[in-house]
Amino acid sequence: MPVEEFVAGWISGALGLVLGHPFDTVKVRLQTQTMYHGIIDCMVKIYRHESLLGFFKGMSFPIASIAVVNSVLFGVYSNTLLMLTATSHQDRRAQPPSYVHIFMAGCTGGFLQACCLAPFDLIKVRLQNQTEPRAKPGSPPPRYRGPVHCAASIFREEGPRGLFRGAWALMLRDTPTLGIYFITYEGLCRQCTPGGQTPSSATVLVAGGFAGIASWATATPLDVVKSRMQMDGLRRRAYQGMLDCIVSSVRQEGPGVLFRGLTINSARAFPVNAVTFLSYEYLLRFWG
Ligand SMILES: CN(C)C(=N)NCCC[C@H](N)C(=O)O
Repeated sequence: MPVEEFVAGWISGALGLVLGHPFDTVKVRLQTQTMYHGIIDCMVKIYRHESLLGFFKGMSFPIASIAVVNSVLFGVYSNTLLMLTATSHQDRRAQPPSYVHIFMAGCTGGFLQACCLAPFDLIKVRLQNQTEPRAKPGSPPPRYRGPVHCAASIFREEGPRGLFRGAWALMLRDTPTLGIYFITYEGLCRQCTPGGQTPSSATVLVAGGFAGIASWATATPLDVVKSRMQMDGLRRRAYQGMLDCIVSSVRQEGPGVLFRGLTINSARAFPVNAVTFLSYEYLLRFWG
């Protein structure tokens, strides 16, 4: 099993993550809190109350876990394609796999990455939602003092299953949308590259960026449900399950609630995934 894809997936994911985390914080707040009136209002309030550091809340765990999560995504995707088509990453330009195979490999990678991502994503979302400024002497401390304290508190207060709150919504979000992610990337690379040749850097950037937008646009409704399920249980249980979360959110806030965060998510997805795919391709060419 080629391991380069796993390592390339890890490094490229970490680069994308640092670039996109501030946008991700704004998206999570818009999806789960009602105190913000749009993207700009949310950014201004975070900056005023929590300083620039507020945008980077909850980033340490994703940085630590991206090694597992993104290397599972890209490694499983590439190795599933290898099993389905018997072509390695280097041979795939000359013998392009079918879109059905790309979709199946993307869904497999998406499903397995979601299994690894679930507890890390939960902790990220809980920390991103803490609106307290940095602890000052005399001010009440935030509920969670950091990622490890957050994990330990969830384990103690909500039980081991609490660490997997929202995991079903996450798996349903990531399985088909990662199929869409890789199909969009491969499709655009093929459209813009003469047969058999390697795509240029500009093509990889644009195809990666649009792959991010296409996958996140389709993922947004389940992303909203996932974030709300993850915040549920913090004080009291508001939802009985995923369906109940969808029905009560739509009843209380209208159908538009399922698209909350779409604009900021798409704006975040382009640069993050352009950088992710460019560094992934370069690393594989460098090692190949
Ligand atoms: C729609 N979904 C779940 C994805 N496209 N996932 C792939 C993640 C890529 C990158 N780390 C990001 O956060 O955009």
